[in-house]
Amino acid sequence: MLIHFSKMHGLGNDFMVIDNVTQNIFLNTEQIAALADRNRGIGFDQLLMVEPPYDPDVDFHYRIFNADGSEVQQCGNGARCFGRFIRHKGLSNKNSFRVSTKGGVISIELDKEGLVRVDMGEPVLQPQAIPFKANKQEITYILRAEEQTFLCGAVSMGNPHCIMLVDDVDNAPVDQVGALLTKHERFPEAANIGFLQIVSDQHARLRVFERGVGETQACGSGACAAAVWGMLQERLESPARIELPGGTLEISWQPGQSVFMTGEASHVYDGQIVL
Ligand SMILES: N[C@H](CCC[C@H](N)C(=O)O)C(=O)O
Repeated sequence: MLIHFSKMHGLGNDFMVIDNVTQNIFLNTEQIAALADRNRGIGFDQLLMVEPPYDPDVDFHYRIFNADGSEVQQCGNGARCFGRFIRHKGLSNKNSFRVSTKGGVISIELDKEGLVRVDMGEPVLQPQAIPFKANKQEITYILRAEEQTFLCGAVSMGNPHCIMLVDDVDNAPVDQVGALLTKHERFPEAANIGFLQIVSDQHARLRVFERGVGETQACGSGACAAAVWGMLQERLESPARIELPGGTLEISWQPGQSVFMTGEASHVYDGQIVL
């Protein structure tokens, strides 16, 4: 099977992007994990598949697979690259697209300065819908693991996020605590673990241990979830600059409305591989 693909990244969160509108590629979990391998495969955090729409009022369908092969509901950095890819491949000459994902419909807009703005939909805070085990909805929950106690927020952007405050992201125990909490039994579908340092009322720093990957250089849905949690606690105001190791995203949100994420999307190369 010959696969044409593009290698892209959103602030260093990197992707293999496959046009499954003009191709008809099926990859199983093992094949995706092998392609994700940075020594023996293409190497990526997520595989993104562009598919024809299943619904007349969207332009495309968007499937997302983590490096471990698991299919997930949302990928914010991937959405910006998805929009850039559509134009790069000439799959549409529009500048804005409605795209369905497992986690709901998002809107992607390419702006004149080369940035990409995504309407990520409304954040989900109701525990059962995240999903997160809790007796009632709170802004902050107490999680216990291995004799440690963590104060965390739980927010879904279509995919589940657990966020905690830290004094200094550079010294946050991302690998150790991320690995401990990503599969916490209160997150039945696992979770992305965000470590958030508030710098000012419109600026924060964030590192994310991603479900199915580990720490990435940036996590778009994680930046959205962390910004929402910061705004709910009135520690952040909208719009907020969320600074990740790979770069900065602008996140805007008002309660009851969609979260908007604006940032770069980069094309690295086009390639092909025979499986
Ligand atoms: N690891 C995430 C999917 C990718 C999210 C991230 N790359 C983004 O930019 O939102 C999950 O399992 O929910």
